[in-house]
Amino acid sequence: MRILTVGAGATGGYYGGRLAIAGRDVTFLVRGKRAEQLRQKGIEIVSPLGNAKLADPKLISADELKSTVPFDVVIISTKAYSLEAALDDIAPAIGTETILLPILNGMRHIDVLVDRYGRDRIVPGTVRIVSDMDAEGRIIQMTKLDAFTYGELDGGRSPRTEALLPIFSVFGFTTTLSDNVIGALWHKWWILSTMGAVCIVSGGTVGETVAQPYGAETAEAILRESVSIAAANGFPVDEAALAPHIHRMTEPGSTLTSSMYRDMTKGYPVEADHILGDMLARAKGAPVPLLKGAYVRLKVYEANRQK
Ligand SMILES: NC(=O)C1=CN([C@@H]2O[C@H](COP(=O)(O)OP(=O)(O)OC[C@H]3O[C@@H](n4cnc5c(N)ncnc54)[C@H](OP(=O)(O)O)[C@@H]3O)[C@@H](O)[C@H]2O)C=CC1
Ligand SMILES: CC(C)(CO)C(=O)C(=O)O
Repeated sequence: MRILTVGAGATGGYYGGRLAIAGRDVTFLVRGKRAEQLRQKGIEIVSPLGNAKLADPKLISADELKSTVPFDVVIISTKAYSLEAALDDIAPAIGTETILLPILNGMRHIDVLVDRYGRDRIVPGTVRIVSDMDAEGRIIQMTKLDAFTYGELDGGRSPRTEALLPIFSVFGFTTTLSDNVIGALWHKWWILSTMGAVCIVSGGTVGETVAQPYGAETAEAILRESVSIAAANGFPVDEAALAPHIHRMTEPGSTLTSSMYRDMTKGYPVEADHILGDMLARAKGAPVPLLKGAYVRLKVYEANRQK
């Protein structure tokens, strides 16, 4: 089975890299500086689960894709703001049977993909990992979280998703074939929106936030706002299931941050509209002032970046 991973960054490099290291037939669509880094150093993963290296990953450029045969699976791991351009680049790699498996956070990309390719082609995925790239292009996995979940857009199982399970079962991540992948995307989304908003509103880690007066109650209030939007969209979370998340978001000393917050502190672009803007657009009247505040903060940051 030929797999194309679009992007070899913090997530694509991790999951695609683990698959390739396990001997799966993975090609990485890369460009510019990233292509050069990978040619010179290969894919390097620094991980609490065990470091790993692939000296000679299969790389392809958008131009070279034009003369290749379609791939069986295309894992899309760009940031949301790069998606449209990436979809133009990968058009030649998509045949009538190609499965498109995006692992972006949020939900709007699913609509974009469905509009472009139709519902049947999309097998959504979601990953729970905290990873980043360092200055040398090494992929740094910062915690032991490693989940990779995928499934049919309309739920249930299918021969094609079953066939992917052994392919995706490799050392370095925990794979789940979900009967309710949209539920899994929502679950990940409210966790991420919470984490993003907490760090963005406070300007610090979870531990730094809760060390201040009102910090813990603000973090919990943000969590409850995110969950209220998930509930308004048909994905409620009961109090028992919420308890460990409240604990995590209010844990003294926690160094937890979201990738959106880390990107903002580095001056990089952020997925403001994709993660928080789209979440707010689906609020259906739920009162969510703290999430709105975090979104405004991100939009001001974006506007200032343009100056
Ligand atoms: N990092 C994390 O911990 C997690 C991230 N996510 C989500 O996963 C998604 C990806 O994030 P992440 O992996 O962190 O992002 P990164 O920025 O680390 O990686 C994205 C990669 O996509 C590449 N890319 C973009 N457009 C193209 C293109 N047209 N052709 C080839 N490569 C391209 C970029 O390459 P270039 O250098 O050329 O721009 C970059 O290397 C986001 O939606 C994020 O929210 C989900 C869970 C955890
Ligand atoms: C940071 C984030 C959102 C990364 O997946 C996480 O910690 C989780 O999914 O629980």
